[in-house]
Amino acid sequence: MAANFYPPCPQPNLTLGLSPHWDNGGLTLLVQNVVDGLQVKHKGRWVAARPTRGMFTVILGNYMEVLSNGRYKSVQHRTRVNKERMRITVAVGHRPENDAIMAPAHQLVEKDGGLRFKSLRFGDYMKLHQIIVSEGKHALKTLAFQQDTAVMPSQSADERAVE
Ligand SMILES: O=C(O)CCC(=O)C(=O)O
Ligand SMILES: [Fe+2]
Repeated sequence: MAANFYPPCPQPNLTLGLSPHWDNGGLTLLVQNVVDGLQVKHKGRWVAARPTRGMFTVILGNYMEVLSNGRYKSVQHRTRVNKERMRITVAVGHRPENDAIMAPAHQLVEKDGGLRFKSLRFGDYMKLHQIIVSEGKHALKTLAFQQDTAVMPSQSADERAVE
């Protein structure tokens, strides 16, 4: 769980509350104190994800995109700060154990006719993620197979594991 406190900022256009990122787990449930700030990347543009009183905002993360073999997209998001009002959010993230294998569900792979992501231990993914993110890249780009190199689900998990 993470609690985020964004104090009012006299020059909100000069800074961000949180830099653009993708969440790592499956789902993040977010409670917001009904002050705008969250933005999601949609078709190349930042779009406000406005809070509604009494509702959770649900953010899909990288684990969900891999598990769903790419059907559900992990959303890039960031936060802005507000000139007059403080903003408080509480984010509860689901993430698997480090020893869990992060891999597409085989039922979907069969239906989709191919594996869209390499599989690896979630703990190893988190280590890899640190390096990739420090280079300013999206971790799933590294795990994704190119369309022409996709392997079939009959391949064993060991063969598929990232070195
Ligand atoms: O504070 C927010 O609106 C977003 C928080 C967030 O993205 C996170 O904790 O990963
Ligand atoms: Fe986030």
